[in-house]
Amino acid sequence: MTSQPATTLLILGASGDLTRRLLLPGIGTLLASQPERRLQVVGADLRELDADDWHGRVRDALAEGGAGAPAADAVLATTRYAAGDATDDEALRALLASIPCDRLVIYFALPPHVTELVCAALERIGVPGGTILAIEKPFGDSLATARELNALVTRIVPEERVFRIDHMLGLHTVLNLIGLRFANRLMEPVWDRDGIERVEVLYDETVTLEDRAGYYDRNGALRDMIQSHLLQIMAMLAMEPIASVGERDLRDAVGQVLRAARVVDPVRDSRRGRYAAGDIDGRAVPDYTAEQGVDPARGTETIAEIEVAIDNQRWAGVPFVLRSGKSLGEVRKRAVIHWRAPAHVPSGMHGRDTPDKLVIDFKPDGFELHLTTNGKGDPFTLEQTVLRGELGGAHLLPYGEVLASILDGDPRLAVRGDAAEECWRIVEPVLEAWRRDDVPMASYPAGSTGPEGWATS
Ligand SMILES: O=C1O[C@H](COP(=O)(O)O)[C@@H](O)[C@H](O)[C@H]1O
Repeated sequence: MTSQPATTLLILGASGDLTRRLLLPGIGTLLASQPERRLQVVGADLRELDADDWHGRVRDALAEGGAGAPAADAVLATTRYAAGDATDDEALRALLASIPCDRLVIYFALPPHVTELVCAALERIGVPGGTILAIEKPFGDSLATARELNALVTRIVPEERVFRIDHMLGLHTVLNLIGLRFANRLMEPVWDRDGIERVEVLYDETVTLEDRAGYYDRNGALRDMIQSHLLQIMAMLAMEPIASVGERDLRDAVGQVLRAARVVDPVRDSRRGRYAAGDIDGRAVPDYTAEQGVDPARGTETIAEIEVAIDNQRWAGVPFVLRSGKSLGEVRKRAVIHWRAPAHVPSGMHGRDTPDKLVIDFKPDGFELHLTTNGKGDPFTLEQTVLRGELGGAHLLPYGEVLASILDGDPRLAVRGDAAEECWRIVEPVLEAWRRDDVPMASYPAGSTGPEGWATS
């Protein structure tokens, strides 16, 4: 690491919420565990920020991430903020010229349409050799715009230097799916349609809008969580065995699953809902449409669920249910693998009524294997035993992990262009059905388990 050349991280959209809440603390967590990294952080945005304000933001976020001196001091000594319009060729050229560095990472913490405008300007003016483009989600806002953006960015730099950010790929529990599945004799032989009945990927959050109405109200749960993160997690759960964890093997396997995935009947296989006034842990939450910054006419959903079919030999007939919602009563960020019932339980054994399952908790990390065993007392009754464990320890926050891979130029934790397009292809029929109002908008009180009748694991 010490031999690594200094890198400049140019953050476009630096005055925004994502930079403050996730990106800068991610740098903090990275420097906390790898203080030898040499990093200059330049923030840029339309909004005017004075130097003290920017320094304060960077200082607080580095501390929040756990960076200590001298690593934090080194960043604070060189960081600066530039106000300007990065969609304007001359302003962007001047900004790039003011950053003499060995390696440049341009981080787009911007909405997709602004990212596209900045990329168009970069194509016209050019970027220094070796530049990496790191692009926040959503990557485009439809299949068509994702295709256009892919074509545009790969005219600026080659695909291996385009990092489409998905911080779930930095979650060590998600990465651990590779070890869990492929480094054990136990799992893989039953990891298919013969062993598994149904798979759920759930991302239930208690958080509400967190002052992000400007972003969230335009996107909703399907675009915000399922189109990006949950489909990536699904691909890690469903991919074929890989020969290596090399970039090509890993991302080819992800792409292969996504290409085989579809929502068979978008009306039957999707659900949406929106929270109404309620209470979460004693905190009163208003109806979503009464939240500041929300436009009720948009009809944005705050919970979404889709059932995905993977049309290949391993998974034919096994539903993958992906669901995510906000303002729920309980945090559940997990994958649940429901095993099939055994072909035959010895006659004379009784009492078994719960199917076996494997629960993989992404946050907080852990797993539970629910197994049927002989019960207490009468030795021929059956009951469930739960084996619990952790899936290795994270040493970085997911954003730190993702940033480390960007700074190292290792695209394994980033979404490849074809995968980004496939994810849009999978959800677009659902978005169309919802636009036509073919799927009703359910309601659920904030703090509840979700709309009535929605299955939960
Ligand atoms: O990308 C996003 O992720 C968060 C959930 O991720 P976590 O790391 O906080 O568990 C979600 O709240 C947010 O709406 C979404 O944009």
